[in-house]
Amino acid sequence: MMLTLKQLLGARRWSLIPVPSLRQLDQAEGDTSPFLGTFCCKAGTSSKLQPSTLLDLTDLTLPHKWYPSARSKKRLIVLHVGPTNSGKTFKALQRLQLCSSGVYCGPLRLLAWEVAERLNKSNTACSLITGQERREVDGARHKAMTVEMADISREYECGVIDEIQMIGCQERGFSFTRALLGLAVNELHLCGDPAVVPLIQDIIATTGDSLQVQHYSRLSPLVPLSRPLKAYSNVKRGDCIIAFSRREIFSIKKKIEAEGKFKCAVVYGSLPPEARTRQAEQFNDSSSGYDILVASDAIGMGLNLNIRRIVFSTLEKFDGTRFRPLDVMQIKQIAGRAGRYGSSFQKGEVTCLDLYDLPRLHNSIAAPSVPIKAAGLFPSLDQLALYSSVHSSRTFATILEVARLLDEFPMSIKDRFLFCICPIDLDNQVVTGALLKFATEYCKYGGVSLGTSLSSSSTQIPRTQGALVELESLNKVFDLYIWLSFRLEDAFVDRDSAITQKELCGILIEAGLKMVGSKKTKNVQIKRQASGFNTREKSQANLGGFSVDKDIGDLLESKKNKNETWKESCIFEDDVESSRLNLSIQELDYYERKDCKKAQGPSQLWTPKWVS
Ligand SMILES: Nc1ncnc2c1ncn2[C@@H]1O[C@H](COP(=O)(O)OP(=O)(O)OP(=O)(O)O)[C@@H](O)[C@H]1O
Repeated sequence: MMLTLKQLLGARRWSLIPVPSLRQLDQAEGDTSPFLGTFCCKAGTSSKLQPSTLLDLTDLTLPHKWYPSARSKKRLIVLHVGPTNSGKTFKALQRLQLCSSGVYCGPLRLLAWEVAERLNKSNTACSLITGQERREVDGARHKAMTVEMADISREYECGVIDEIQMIGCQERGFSFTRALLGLAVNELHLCGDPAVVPLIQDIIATTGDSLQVQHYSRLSPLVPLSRPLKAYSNVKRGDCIIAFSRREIFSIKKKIEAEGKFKCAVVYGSLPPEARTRQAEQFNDSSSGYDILVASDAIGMGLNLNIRRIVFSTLEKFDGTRFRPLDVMQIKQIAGRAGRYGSSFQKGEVTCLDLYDLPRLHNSIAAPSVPIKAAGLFPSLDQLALYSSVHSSRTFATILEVARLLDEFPMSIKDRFLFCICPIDLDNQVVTGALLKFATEYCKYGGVSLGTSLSSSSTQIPRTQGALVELESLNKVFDLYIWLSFRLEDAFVDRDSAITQKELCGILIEAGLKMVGSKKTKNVQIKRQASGFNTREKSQANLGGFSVDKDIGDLLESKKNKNETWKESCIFEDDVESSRLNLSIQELDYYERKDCKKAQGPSQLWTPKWVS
């Protein structure tokens, strides 16, 4: 979930999800979520929270207030910025080591592992905590972890967040934001690209912490070569070939090893962490016989590998939907792995496999960083639980169930979250089917028109309970469509039509409520009973297969003037019996204005194919 600067710091409205009516929380009592329970215990308060505190903790537009422990401190934030291989992390880690307790948060398991190794070797006991493993070291007051595991539950003297520019990452940025806002430390060191400076300055202005910015320059040169590699037979010891799929990585490894000169280590994201670590170690160990590394961008951040030359096999990466060019930051990050200060190679080189890619590589290396404008943001599980607790119709279990249903759909986090909190009755197969249909079309075509999602068929006043249930389901489907259309306006474009259909559906349901269980009806008509609506003439209009008598009475006009509830009586007539239906005057006006003029009018409801 991306929060723009304006949203975070200015308007403070999180427009991407419906912020709950948080004022409802005034009535909330007790430990409504584990998060709040923990907070109450820590704060030494009773189990009942002050409404104002509760509001702050759950206000999705005030993310810095989600972390009361961190906010109780006035932290010193030191932002170390510079190009790759400029010693930013080195400096921050030096400080971490000197402090009595500390936490390192990095974007990769390998980085956390590297830091834990380094601290333990220099007699600073350090535990390693990642999503996949916990290596507790006896008596350790330091921890190295992946940023997703950042420990915001305890106080530390010092914290380090590495590669802080990833705060702008669509998928993982929210974990960096959480660590930045939530680490309860006296001093916090952030290491990253200069592109992040304005954003961090703005965010820290909201927390009340103090900020120092320290700039760095590269410690050893990085030279973009004027010649491409051309063929894998030209690789040399210390080369690292970059590719972006597992299949491609192994294909390159095979080609290189087929020459019989070198053995290749491989590192890629989906490789189990232990295997990744061993491969990196083998490549770094000059006596291992693994002289070439074939790797994905999993090596792109922070890792200190013994690389002489980076060779991009391509400058495009498949993002799950299509091939996208690597951005400047990605190219710089990956290229920056060559010639690390203190490694076997005092100068780094970078090139491409093909001549075609070379100009873009050179331009990217020379390009200045583009400022990062937005930080990732996502509510915690506890906040989601609390959110659902104030929306009785939307339990947390339901959100998880919808998430499970949508698991296979290739959606962004933002879209997935929206679909998860949409109003849906999971017990209703028609509505669930509609949700899946909408999600399918949304993912496939980027747009969902009512026409293509739903088939057209004439609909009559339901005369059986089964027909009524079907219509109620249809009503919910339109509800769902309308809800989504307000949030994904560019994709759900048939909102007006859905509103019309939903209203007609409502009329039919109301009519059906009168009919179901009574005598059978045929050729039903809606007729306005009252007379004297003097602004309109008596006329017939086609309304969903009914005819509407528009003879409106003075009585209604006077009611309207008195601002009373605009209800009028309408008569459903058929050749067997009449029955009454309350219909708002606005509803009738609406159909007169919008639909009865249309050639076809709303004489048909779209009915989902799966209803019939
Ligand atoms: N003052 C120093 N003395 C000895 N070695 C250093 C010093 N500064 C940095 N190094 C070494 O240089 C290499 C690069 O440093 P570091 O990882 O801190 O750079 P960085 O700017 O954080 O790079 P990146 O942005 O790519 O992560 C590391 O191997 C580090 O140990």
